[in-house]
Amino acid sequence: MSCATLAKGLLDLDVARARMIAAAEPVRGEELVALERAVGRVLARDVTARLDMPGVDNSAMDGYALRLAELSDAGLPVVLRVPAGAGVTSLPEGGCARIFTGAPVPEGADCVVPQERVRLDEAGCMHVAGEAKPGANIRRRGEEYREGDTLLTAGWTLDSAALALLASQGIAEVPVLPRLKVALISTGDELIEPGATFAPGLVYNSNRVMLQALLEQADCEVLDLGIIADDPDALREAFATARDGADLVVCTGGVSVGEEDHVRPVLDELGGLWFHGVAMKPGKPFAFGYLDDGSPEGVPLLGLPGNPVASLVGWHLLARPFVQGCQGRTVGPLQQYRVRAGFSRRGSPGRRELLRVTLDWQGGHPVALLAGGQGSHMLHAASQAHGYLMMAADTDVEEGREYPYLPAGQFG
Ligand SMILES: Nc1nc2c(c(=O)[nH]1)N[C@H]1C(S)=C(S)[C@@H](COP(=O)(O)OP(=O)(O)OC[C@H]3O[C@@H](n4cnc5c(N)ncnc54)[C@H](O)[C@@H]3O)O[C@H]1N2
Ligand code: MOO
Repeated sequence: MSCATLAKGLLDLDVARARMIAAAEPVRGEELVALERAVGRVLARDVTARLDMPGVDNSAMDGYALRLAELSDAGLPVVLRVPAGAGVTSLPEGGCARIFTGAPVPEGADCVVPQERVRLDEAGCMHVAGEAKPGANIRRRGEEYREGDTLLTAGWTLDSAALALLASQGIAEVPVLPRLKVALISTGDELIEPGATFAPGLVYNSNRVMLQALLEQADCEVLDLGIIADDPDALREAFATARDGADLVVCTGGVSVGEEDHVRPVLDELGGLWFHGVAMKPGKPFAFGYLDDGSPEGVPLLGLPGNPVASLVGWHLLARPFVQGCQGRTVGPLQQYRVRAGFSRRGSPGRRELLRVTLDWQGGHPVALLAGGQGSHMLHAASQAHGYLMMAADTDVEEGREYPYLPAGQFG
């Protein structure tokens, strides 16, 4: 999208995202964590292999290990038995070895034949049905990687496969970056917590639990400062507490332009605003700055809009990549593919729109359908959506045409 089509004063979404990713400073330090507690953590240093993998030539099948050159119509007597866990042995000349999957292939053997392709005669000699090839069914020492090879690089997110890889090397503890401490602030005089008695005009605080869940899913430690009134002094105090106790501050609400919206002026006063307003719908009044001296040495503050879906979309597209960068993770581009729209709709003037859609696969190809009402206060559609249809500014959705689709799965 060209900047010329943007609504006045708003930053292009790609530019805002790139700025945030560039600004993210990885948290410093490292801690040693047992593998059992390391899922989701970020590797602090490269990990190299301690051992060749596999460590020895071993059998890929339950069967018989032999020297091909010795195979004849007379068969080979079974002179050795090698279960998994046995040490490396040597194959006596003129005989073969009964062997099991994973067991070290005895020195001298150059082929393993699976037991399904073998016949044993009354004398206990082994006969092979069909062809046997040199090296067949032997997993060679170091064929996957060698001692000293880099297995995982710093910044890697430790998932189940990465943890298994480390375990397979005998590694019990892993150096990871410290968890990012994030202070969470909800602003708004109208807010009450779920469980409190409702009265008309009050609003249940849904952003708090949503952002807490998103932060925890992102492996952050959350310092929840609760609801702060729409009052500059209360906000100053909360920002000071957040700045002293956290690596990063996420707040929601009060970030727009009304005189009840204090986040932006207070941020300006206590630090510095880097940008405010992104050409996206929902999520427009997103604010980014630093508490302290306004430099990246200060504590970053992400101001998400109060409207719940604006807050969610702002998290997915802008806040999350910044948090990932601060966690030392590599932030990839948005994953998207083109999907046909199953509806028509007027485009959003001056702002890229992220429509909450479901995918219908009934015809064998995905068709995007609106997940429900698209207001930025409408959580139901957001709760049903499979992803976003990303519409360029000023562009109508035409039923049957294809548009970029961002699957929700990429947002964690
Ligand atoms: N004159 C203008 N008004 C508004 C503009 C604008 O450009 N000019 N932008 C609109 C857009 S777009 C959005 S998005 C909202 C965002 O405003 P704020 O971030 O200042 O949010 P609030 O005014 O505090 O609240 C908006 C809305 O969301 C509800 N809310 C707030 N916090 C929560 C929460 N924690 N949980 C659930 N719901 C929450 C709040 O009650 C309001 O209904 O501004 C538009 N206005
Ligand atoms: O950006 Mo606001 O989210 O349009 O409602």
